[in-house]
Amino acid sequence: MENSGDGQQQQQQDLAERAYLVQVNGYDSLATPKDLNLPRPLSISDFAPAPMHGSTLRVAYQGVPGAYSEAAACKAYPECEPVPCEQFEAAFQAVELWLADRAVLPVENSLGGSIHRNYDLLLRHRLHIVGEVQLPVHHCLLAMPGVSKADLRRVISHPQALAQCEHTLTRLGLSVAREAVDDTAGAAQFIAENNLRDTAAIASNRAAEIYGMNILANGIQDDAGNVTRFVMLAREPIIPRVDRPFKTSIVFAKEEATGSLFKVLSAFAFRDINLTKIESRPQRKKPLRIVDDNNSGKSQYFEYLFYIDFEASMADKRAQNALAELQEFTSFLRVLGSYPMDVTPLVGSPPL
Ligand SMILES: O=C(O)C(=O)Cc1ccccc1
Repeated sequence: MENSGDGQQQQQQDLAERAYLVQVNGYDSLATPKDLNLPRPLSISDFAPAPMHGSTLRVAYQGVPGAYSEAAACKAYPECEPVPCEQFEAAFQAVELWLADRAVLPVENSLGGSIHRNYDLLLRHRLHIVGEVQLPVHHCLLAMPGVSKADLRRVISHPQALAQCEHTLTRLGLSVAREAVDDTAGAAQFIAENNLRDTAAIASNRAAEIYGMNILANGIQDDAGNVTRFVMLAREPIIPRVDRPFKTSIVFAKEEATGSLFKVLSAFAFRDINLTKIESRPQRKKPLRIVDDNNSGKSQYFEYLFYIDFEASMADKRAQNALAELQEFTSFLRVLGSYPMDVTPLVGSPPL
């Protein structure tokens, strides 16, 4: 990103705050969302007692309509009612308070790797991963009708979208300020509501449709195979099965003893269980508040946390034995979920 210096940082913060205010205050003076009858994003302050709702599955996501997380929710549950939320925290709480049935959370990207903040959220809450979705992400550069690339002084989007398009933007001659906001579609909405004619958003072509914007450039991600992996969260785990490919996600802190990580990995290797992800995260300086089964939290210090995804169901004896063995070499171990793998082919998926 090209932002540097206090002035630009302040500008960026102002922008983020304005975008937030526009959302919090509703759409009183702004025609677009009201006309389109879009749902207002939930915020934490909305959480009064949960109303009853019908049988449609309600899926909470962070962002506004047109966000990639909304597309992920609809890929996982085509008949669902997506529920926009201002923050991830609000999406988690929506499920915990029965306002929604599922939350959708982006956890890793083919270019940038794991989204650690979102993994932290998984530990701070007691929701279970019940599914995953891999979504090819096709970014567009959106501006108000009549605005050309030469008019642009600024490009705004979710930090991941900005990072994923950095080289292409430069190649398009757009060496203008980049500014981060909470979600891609929120960036488009902000520009449309304020009729900003010097600012473009990186967002989906669905966001262009919803907010009445023009697509100045299509497919601007640096990596043509740009894929984001989302997980679906629920209050209760699903019953693991062995009649279809399952994945299990765990997080653990290893014992201090020499060789304990090797022993952890061998527990999987000896049982021929394939790992699809292993990642360590230094945690030394920051205590982590972990919520247990009774939803009571306590702060704990760990040197490192390790995240592993492996290709087996918790109904599979091999996985059960591997985890039983792991307990000997770990000071903390949590199964985040055991869920069906997304095996849909990525090639040929329609662009978002
Ligand atoms: O901002 C969005 O639309 C999201 O859903 C988060 C995101 C941002 C960039 C790539 C994938 C997901």
